Amino acid sequence: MKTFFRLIALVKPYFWWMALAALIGFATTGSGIGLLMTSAYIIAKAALQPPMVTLQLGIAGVRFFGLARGVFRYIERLISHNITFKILAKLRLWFYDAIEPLAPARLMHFKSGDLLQRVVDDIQSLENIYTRVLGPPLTALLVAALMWFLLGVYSLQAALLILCFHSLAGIGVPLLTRQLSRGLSVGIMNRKAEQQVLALDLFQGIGELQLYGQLPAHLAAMQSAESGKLQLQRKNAIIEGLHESLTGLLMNGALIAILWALIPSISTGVVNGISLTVITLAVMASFEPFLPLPSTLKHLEADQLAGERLFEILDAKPETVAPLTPLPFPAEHSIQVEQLSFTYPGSDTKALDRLTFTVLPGEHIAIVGPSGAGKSTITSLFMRFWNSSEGSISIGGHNITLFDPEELRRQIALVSQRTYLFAETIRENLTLAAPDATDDDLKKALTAAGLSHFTAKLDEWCGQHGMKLSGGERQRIAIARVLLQHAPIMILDEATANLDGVTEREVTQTLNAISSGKTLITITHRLKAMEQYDRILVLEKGKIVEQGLHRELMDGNGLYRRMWELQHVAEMTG
Ligand SMILES: Nc1ncnc2c1ncn2[C@@H]1O[C@H](COP(=O)(O)OP(=O)(O)OP(=O)(O)O)[C@@H](O)[C@H]1O
Repeated sequence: MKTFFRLIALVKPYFWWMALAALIGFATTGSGIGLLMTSAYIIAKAALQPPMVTLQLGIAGVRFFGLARGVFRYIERLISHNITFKILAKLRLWFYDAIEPLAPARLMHFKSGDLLQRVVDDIQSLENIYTRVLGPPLTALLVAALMWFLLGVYSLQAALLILCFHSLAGIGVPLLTRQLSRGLSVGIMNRKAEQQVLALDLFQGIGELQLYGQLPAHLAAMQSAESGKLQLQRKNAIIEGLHESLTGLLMNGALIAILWALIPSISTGVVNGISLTVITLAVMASFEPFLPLPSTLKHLEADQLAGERLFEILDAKPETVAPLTPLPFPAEHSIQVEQLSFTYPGSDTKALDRLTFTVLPGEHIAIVGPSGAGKSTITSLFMRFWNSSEGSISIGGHNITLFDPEELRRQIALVSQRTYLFAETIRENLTLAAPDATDDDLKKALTAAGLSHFTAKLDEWCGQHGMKLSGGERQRIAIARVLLQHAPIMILDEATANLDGVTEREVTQTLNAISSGKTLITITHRLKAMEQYDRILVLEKGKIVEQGLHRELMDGNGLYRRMWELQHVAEMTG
């Protein structure tokens, strides 16, 4: 129930619009009932062959209710769709706002297909919270109250009978169908989530699946998820048919009961034949708003689940929050890392263990070490994707937690091993780093990054994940982004690791050119052109085990020299 009230709180700003839509929904159904009643009145009265003039009121009624029903239905749809789109927009923005600070630390537990389902299907299901969950019961209640009142004028017994039948149709049938379909909506939703995850894995990993002969097994898993979903949907359709039949049965039962209660009143003159005909059709029409009620409970169940899944994201505490009054980023940007330790949640070994080092403005340092030594963890802490458990990183003498994380990320340009390119144009992939950049700026950055042949292709599509570009070109786009960012500090985290020897050399040259005058931290496990660095820190199992210039480290007999010899012997023999 808590989730339901939180969802209601979300749509609270539209309360008056929803009340208006419910009222107009009631007017629509009321007009339908009025139309049937006045039609019945004309037919019954005409059978007695009265003078034409006595039918005029009925004819005017038919015209009025006939027109009113259409007009009210249109206005009601207009308002409820307007509410729905407003809710949808609000939910999407709210979800994106909530998800942004969670990346990447809090999102790594979610599969991307699952996140996709939350943003598409769950939100889509919540957009109907008014039209399918809140609106129908309100309309049904108003119509039922009108009928109780109408019948009460003739007979208390008839009013009580219709109250019983309405209660059965409005409460009994929905509860019964809910009981029968318990878990179905949740099951269908889970199957859909499973399908999304499998589909996304198929699109992204089709190469690997083919390579290892796992494509048939993956397709079979997708097929099984689909047939599982279909089975549940079939069951759902049968239950839906059942509730419609039950409501129809109750409507006919109500009709017989009301006739049974009112026919004796004809002899006493309380009800005449014409009124009885009118009442009969009104009773039938009054069941129309009860038809969607069983689905209301099902939608409520689905919305509760969708709400829980979305609140799970919303309630997750972001790893990094901006301070209330962030410090401006200092002009002097020497870096001081002091006793920095970090352990990933759920891990019992320290990824970083009491690191201490400084980087002066304009200095170029390299952090090297074997795989798993903790090199990339340093990048994550610098970018504040994670927060350190102990120790600190300071820039210009201020702990980086005092800066706005967004500003910090603007001031530290990062080129990592894998550059993500959006399935957009070259221009859009570049302006990500500088939304206000002119075409001239983009062309200059592309030329400096060694992509002068791309300057005429700003509007060219990069393909899914930048598939239309080579690995080297993708890294050069990342370099162009860094150039556009104009950040004083650069971190290159295995920026050339995925490139072939020739491209690696070319990209490294470009990187050297653009990093001149900037503070540079290069993270790598490949010891190439190490003479250029002012200092090299050697990391092993989260600790700095050696540091110095290339030649000093080569003079020693430590890990650095062993790594260097291993790599260069391997290269010579390879
Ligand atoms: N998200 C994570 N959750 C738990 N442990 C992690 C996570 N990311 C990294 N680790 C662990 O932390 C340690 C340091 O990882 P890190 O990625 O910083 O090493 P690295 O030196 O950059 O390695 P490589 O050169 O292979 O990229 C490793 O033992 C790794 O398994």
